[in-house]
Amino acid sequence: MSDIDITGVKIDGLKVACIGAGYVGGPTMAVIAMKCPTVTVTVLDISEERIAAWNDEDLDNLPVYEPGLAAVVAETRGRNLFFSTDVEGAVAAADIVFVSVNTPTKLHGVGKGRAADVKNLEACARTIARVSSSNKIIVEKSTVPIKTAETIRRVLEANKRPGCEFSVLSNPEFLAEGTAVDDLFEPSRVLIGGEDKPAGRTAVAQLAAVYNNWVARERIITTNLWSSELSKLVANAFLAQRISSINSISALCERTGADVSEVARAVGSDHRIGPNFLKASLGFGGSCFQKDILNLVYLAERFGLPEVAAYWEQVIAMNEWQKRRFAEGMVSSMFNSVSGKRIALLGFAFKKDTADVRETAAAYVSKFLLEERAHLRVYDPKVRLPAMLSELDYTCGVTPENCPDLATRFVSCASALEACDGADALAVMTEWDEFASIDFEAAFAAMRKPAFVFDGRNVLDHAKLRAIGFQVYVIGKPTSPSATVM
Ligand SMILES: NC(=O)c1ccc[n+]([C@@H]2O[C@H](COP(=O)([O-])OP(=O)(O)OC[C@H]3O[C@@H](n4cnc5c(N)ncnc54)[C@H](O)[C@@H]3O)[C@@H](O)[C@H]2O)c1
Ligand SMILES: O=c1ccn([C@@H]2O[C@H](COP(=O)(O)OP(=O)(O)O[C@H]3O[C@H](CO)[C@@H](O)[C@H](O)[C@H]3O)[C@@H](O)[C@H]2O)c(=O)[nH]1
Repeated sequence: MSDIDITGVKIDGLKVACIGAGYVGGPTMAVIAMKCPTVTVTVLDISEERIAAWNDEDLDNLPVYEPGLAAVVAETRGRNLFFSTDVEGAVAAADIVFVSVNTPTKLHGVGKGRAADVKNLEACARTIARVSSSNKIIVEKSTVPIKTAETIRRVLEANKRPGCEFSVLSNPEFLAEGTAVDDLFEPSRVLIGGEDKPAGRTAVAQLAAVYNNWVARERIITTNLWSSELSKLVANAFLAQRISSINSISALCERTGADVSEVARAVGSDHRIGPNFLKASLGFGGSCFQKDILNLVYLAERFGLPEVAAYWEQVIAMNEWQKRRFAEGMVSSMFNSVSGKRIALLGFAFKKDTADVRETAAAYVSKFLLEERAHLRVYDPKVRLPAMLSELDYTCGVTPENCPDLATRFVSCASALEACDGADALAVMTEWDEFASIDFEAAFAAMRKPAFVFDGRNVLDHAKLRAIGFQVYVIGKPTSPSATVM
């Protein structure tokens, strides 16, 4: 499928619909609308609240926080970008329908805890078949198990109106949160998978022509459907594997006096290895890595490859261990008890420049410390208390019912200094840039002594903190001589 010719393929006047107005659907479609002003793009969702937020006049209220996104929406919304709950109407009118719905890990039944649930995609396929009276290209944008395009194709075929033809494409999204707009403006590659038949090749060419409005042709990779679906899972597995690899080495560094940043630099300078995704941390989070690797593990098992499954499962096991190791290290450093102690958690988002808290390591650490009876005071520049509590409940099972005094032991603060007031320790959960410029002298003065710093992101000036008087512990770095080994 590498020889798709897109010369002369027109996109003017195309109508694009996208089902799913989330972290992917919203930004992706906004950028398509910006880069292709002659294409009309309608983003759809069943959630009225989400659509209302996308339509909010105040761009600070968009449902997704991404640097640069508000400007893109400001330029396009109402021109050729629309947000609506009229799924049926917009799909019926569209030439191309993207499906960008959530595909969470199954919580019940066959494949529970591992397989991705594609019920939302199936529901979309049924809707598309029911309301369509013209031919359409259906684009699988969600991350899915390999062979999902076949499921969609069969549901469409079984339910379509006579004379209506559909081509199903796979076009996985590789944007990372916090850099979504830049990633969409300049993607490393766009991947399009299709059927190697005339209609499939025509559909691939049509979608490639849309992207080619701003992405160079050589960056648009065309493959068969299954390579495309699988490549998305594999890309995430490889990225997460690098983090688990460096995190495993961070533990060895702490025991030996090596410094994980120096090791990462030395190793990553080899051009065959490369420097990216080698930052040791308290563990990766986000809605994708764990879900997609578990999905890969499940697929390997289902296809009778237990060794392959075990290999990739270890990436998750190492991440779980790293989160636990960090939390346990905090408790053991603070004289084996944090009961009744105040701990300032700086950051709650799973990474900087996003308000997303899905699978954030901060929630795991919070649960651990709450079980140890600590009092947590949390500050995140973008995440509000309800989102923190909802993630604590959804992913970690911490609720007011099973966690005594949750309302008083898990408090959100308006600033880092407020969180540090009277605290025994501060711990960096998220690498927000602003944490480097906290007034640490003031924080130290306001904290109980000895005052501890646990840097789970390796972003603070540790020499300066030690000079102020803090006991400093950093992932993957030797501890100060006066401190116990983490
Ligand atoms: N978040 C990311 O950074 C990212 C990046 C690349 C790929 N992905 C993948 O993209 C997909 C979407 O992820 P997301 O983070 O945007 O999810 P999300 O939860 O933010 O958004 C999904 C939206 O789909 C809507 N939806 C679900 N079923 C629907 C239906 N039947 N009709 C109409 N709307 C429906 C939901 O209401 C929700 O608003 C997932 O498969 C994910 O793995 C995510
Ligand atoms: O060197 C690193 C790099 C990242 N992280 C952590 O890893 C997690 C994931 O980060 P990142 O990959 O930057 O963000 P995501 O938005 O989850 O993006 C990933 O998942 C998306 C959803 O599938 C893909 O589209 C992206 O390509 C892929 O990078 C975060 O907790 C980061 O803090 C580290 O700990 N060390």
